[in-house]
Amino acid sequence: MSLTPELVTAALKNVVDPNTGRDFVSSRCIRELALEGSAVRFVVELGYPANSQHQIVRDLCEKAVAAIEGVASVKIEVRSKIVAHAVQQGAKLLPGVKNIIAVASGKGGVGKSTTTVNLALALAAEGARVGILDADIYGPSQPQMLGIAGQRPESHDGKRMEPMQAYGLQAMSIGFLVDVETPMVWRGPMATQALNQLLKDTNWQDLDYLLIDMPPGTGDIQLTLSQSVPVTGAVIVTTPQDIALLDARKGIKMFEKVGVPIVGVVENMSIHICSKCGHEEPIFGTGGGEKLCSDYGIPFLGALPLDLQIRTEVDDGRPTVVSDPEGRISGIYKGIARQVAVRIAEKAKDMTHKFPNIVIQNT
Ligand SMILES: Nc1ncnc2c1ncn2[C@@H]1O[C@H](COP(=O)(O)OP(=O)(O)OP(=O)(O)O)[C@@H](O)[C@H]1O
Repeated sequence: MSLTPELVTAALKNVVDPNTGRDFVSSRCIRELALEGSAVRFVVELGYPANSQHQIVRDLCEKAVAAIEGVASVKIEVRSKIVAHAVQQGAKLLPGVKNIIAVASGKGGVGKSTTTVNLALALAAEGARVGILDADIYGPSQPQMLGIAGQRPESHDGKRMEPMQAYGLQAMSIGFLVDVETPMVWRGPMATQALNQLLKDTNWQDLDYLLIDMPPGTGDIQLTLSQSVPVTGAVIVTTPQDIALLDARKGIKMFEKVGVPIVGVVENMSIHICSKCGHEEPIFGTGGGEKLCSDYGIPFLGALPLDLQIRTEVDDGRPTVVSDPEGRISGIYKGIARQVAVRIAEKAKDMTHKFPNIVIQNT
């Protein structure tokens, strides 16, 4: 039997991407398939950033194709292409930003900012271009967490601001513009306007993902933000505590109301492991995040322990994913970030700019 592209495709149809659970053919990842005698060449194009996965994907595909009778060599290029995905109806995409991910929590202090910065760094480590907008206008913490507190953004034209840079991320926060010691006494509409300005007057440069560290709560500001900002999906952070879970439910409902899909739930401070004796203690309870997800039929993305390392590193301005990139905790953040990116990739692509203009002529 002679070697044909159909034979190669049939072999690849049996190879399942461990990150998406789908085979590479039906998920339309195989590109530029070419045969030269007994040599096979093709590209695997993933819809999510995956530097750490390229070798795994290459090995899986190579094994399947090399087993076909008559194949002498296989050359595979694995790459990622992140595209813009649809946002809630009526909202328009932001220039320079493909996908906006809102990171929210109903309750304050559950570790939303810590989770945002570590997820952003994990996505960047996988090769994506990532930004953070600190929308926590009453208590901006990203400048400190990124180790660039006290710096000021520049403007080349006196109108738009250049994003700050830290660990390969682009960042903007009200904390770069005002003295963080001064409490913000802005009322709702002013706060919303300031946030919209921060988002729209920043020269975001070619971002695959912009993570928005949302203000805690589900009041007017949060509702207006989730309506006016073109969000691809929302990640909800909660602790397993009943009160936090109750507020997380309100957050989920708020996003549902405005048509923003929930990407999933991250449970933070889920278990405490004693750094001295290794004893595990579920200080805030167990199983709450998973129960919440099963009640709403949304994905449970993973759980982070209550861990001294997470706190000290983020408070020192060197979050765990950069200070201990190969450690166990970074591994958890990276796994969650990959799931977020995979779920965003599964969403419908943004087609708004692809529709032809319809011109109605009176004859
Ligand atoms: N998993 C964790 N283990 C230990 N400490 C944590 C963990 N997650 C967050 N923290 C610490 O808890 C504190 C609050 O975290 P963070 O500022 O991220 O919460 P938040 O939900 O964004 O708060 P706010 O609602 O005020 O914006 C910080 O000092 C942070 O270092």
